[in-house]
Amino acid sequence: MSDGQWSPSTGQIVVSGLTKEYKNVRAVDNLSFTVEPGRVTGFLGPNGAGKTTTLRMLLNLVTPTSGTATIGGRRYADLTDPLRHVGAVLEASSAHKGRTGINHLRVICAAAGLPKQRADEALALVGLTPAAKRKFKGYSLGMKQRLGIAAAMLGDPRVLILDEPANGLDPEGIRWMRGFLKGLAHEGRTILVSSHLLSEMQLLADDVVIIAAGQLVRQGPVEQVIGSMAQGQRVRVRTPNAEELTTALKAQSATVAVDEHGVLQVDGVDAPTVGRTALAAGVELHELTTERPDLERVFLELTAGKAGIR
Ligand SMILES: Nc1ncnc2c1ncn2[C@@H]1O[C@H](COP(=O)(O)OP(=O)(O)OP(=O)(O)O)[C@@H](O)[C@H]1O
Repeated sequence: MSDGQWSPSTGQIVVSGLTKEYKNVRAVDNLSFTVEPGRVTGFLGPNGAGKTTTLRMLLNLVTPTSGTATIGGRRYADLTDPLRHVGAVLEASSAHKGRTGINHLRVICAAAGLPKQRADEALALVGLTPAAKRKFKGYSLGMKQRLGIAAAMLGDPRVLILDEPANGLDPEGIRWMRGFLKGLAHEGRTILVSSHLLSEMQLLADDVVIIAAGQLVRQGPVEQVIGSMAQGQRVRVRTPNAEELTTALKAQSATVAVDEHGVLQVDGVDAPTVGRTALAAGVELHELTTERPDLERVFLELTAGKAGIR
């Protein structure tokens, strides 16, 4: 993993004032954030937020209108032997349909000047050894995703960049991916993953970078981002006397909404206050639970009004 080319900030990704303007849309708008080694960073944003464009600029596949993106202190275009430094999977792997999985990887090794045995090692790394000699056209979507990751790992890169890697994976595949990426981060590698699956991101990511309409909305450790929301805990209440309790809670300055199952969602007061208010009003309770905000709720609040097709 080392050839002396890396700066002390090895493996850190720095995006600074990055902007990409297309004819009709500013896909990425003065975006700045950092991604640290040894951590999994989730890159989140509504559809059309500019995630793919940002990742493509990082990998020199799209030229920025202005700003810079560096990996280990260098632009991707300035890396010699980039496959040894940065692995990327931008969309479900494509390969020659008639080629076997192992041959697909061997062809990449040959083109990149990597030893042939890296193909076997990378295939083993993603658990595809049993399917090594099967043709790509017979691979399931999950196997194709794994093969794409194997290809990205051929150069034993310090930095791994993945665009929606969980797309099309079954629950077992998603669990495997989570363990695999966490393991790579544990080895000190930098893992940047874009995803729509917020509950999965909450399990996988150490840090998140949230963007909307091309701009940074929030960045930081997952727990900190969740904890930073103005609205803290929400209390969930089931009662046969919803109207009475709602009136009593509103008198305490609580905000009360009712979900599709008739459960009250109470913000602004804690569970003991709800319990006391119910007791004082003579209201029967069937459930009283405190819900911690999760990444999905925080994401929706942070990106409200900034989502949508541009
Ligand atoms: N080559 C292009 N030419 C013109 N507009 C583009 C081009 N690529 C992206 N865009 C526009 O830039 C904006 C950001 O797109 P991008 O694909 O980066 O978003 P995204 O966050 O990856 O979205 P999604 O989650 O839907 O994949 C969108 O409005 C998109 O239509």
